[in-house]
Amino acid sequence: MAQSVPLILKVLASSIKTAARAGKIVKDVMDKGELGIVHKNTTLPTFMNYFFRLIGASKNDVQTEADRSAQRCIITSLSRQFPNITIIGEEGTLDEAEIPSDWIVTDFDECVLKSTCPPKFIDTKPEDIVVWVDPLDGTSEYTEGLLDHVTVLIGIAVGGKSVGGVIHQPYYDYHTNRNGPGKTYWGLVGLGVGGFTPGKAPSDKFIITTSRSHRDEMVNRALNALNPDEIISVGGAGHKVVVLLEGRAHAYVYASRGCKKWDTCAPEGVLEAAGGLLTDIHGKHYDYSKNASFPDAQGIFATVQGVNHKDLISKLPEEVHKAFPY
Ligand SMILES: Nc1ncnc2c1ncn2[C@@H]1O[C@H](COP(=O)(O)O)[C@@H](O)[C@H]1OP(=O)(O)O
Ligand SMILES: [Mg+2]
Repeated sequence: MAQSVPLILKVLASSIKTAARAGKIVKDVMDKGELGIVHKNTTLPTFMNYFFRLIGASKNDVQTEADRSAQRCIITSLSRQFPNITIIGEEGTLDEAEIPSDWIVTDFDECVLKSTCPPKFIDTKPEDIVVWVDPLDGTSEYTEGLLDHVTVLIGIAVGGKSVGGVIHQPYYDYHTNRNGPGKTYWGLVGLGVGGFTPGKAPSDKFIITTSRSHRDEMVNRALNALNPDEIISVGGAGHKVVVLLEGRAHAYVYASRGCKKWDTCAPEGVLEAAGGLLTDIHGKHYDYSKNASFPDAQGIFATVQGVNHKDLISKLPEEVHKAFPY
């Protein structure tokens, strides 16, 4: 690879290949049938579970062997290629000492490497970059067999702002092609998107996508106020942004606290590279710098290109805004 390729393009090009490898690991674990499910917070004392519920985290936050193995693949691959960038994974610190050699990805997406780097990223340094990894978004859907809701997410933040990333859907189209390669949606703000052709949402009706499994009173109040013609309830933050990218909905609205930075960094970057917006429910971008807190504590509000994000947010009732203070 030419030495002159800007770092941001190398990180994106490597992330595209790595996400696909991680997606294959996710499928291999399922095919083997030994999911190794653990409940992440059940070992905590009762008061800690109460605290987690208050901040919106579920006491039944599950992790499988697929989450662990996919994260080991991604973090080891990216940290060997880019030892000086910061990488934060949902599953915390895992043993990377003895991972199979074929989990270590060393190749790059050639199309991205050959692209013209957006001028503002030409001099991006390793210390400016934070990569947020969700090795398996939609874990509960994965355990329930709703496989197309599952995505592998690698988000790239520069200077605390999500600017791009990769959403890989390992089970894309699996009903017709179970052993297919899946689908990879990537993007970089200023460069554009790749791996898919953005769809255009219908002009004759207004469609919102939202959570399938984490619906509460505030989520419902927000949805009622926006009065959509149709609601698409699916699992996973990555999957919901895929629904937007494919033109199947106009907005993703989630007035709740459960998502974390690794759930939204890649979806935000890819959606914004496609001309959309992903913010909190007040319209503010999240901070993805290395010391940022993990929870998306002010919910999620995302819109596709052509929808007036600010106008739509202004339709949320005051009580919904007040429920998510900074
Ligand atoms: N209350 C919650 N507890 C744990 N994870 C949550 C919660 N709400 C959302 N998430 C995470 O955000 C993603 C999107 O949520 P939803 O499907 O409800 O819209 C989920 O797939 C899950 O990510 P993960 O599967 O990686 O743990
Ligand atoms: Mg997730």
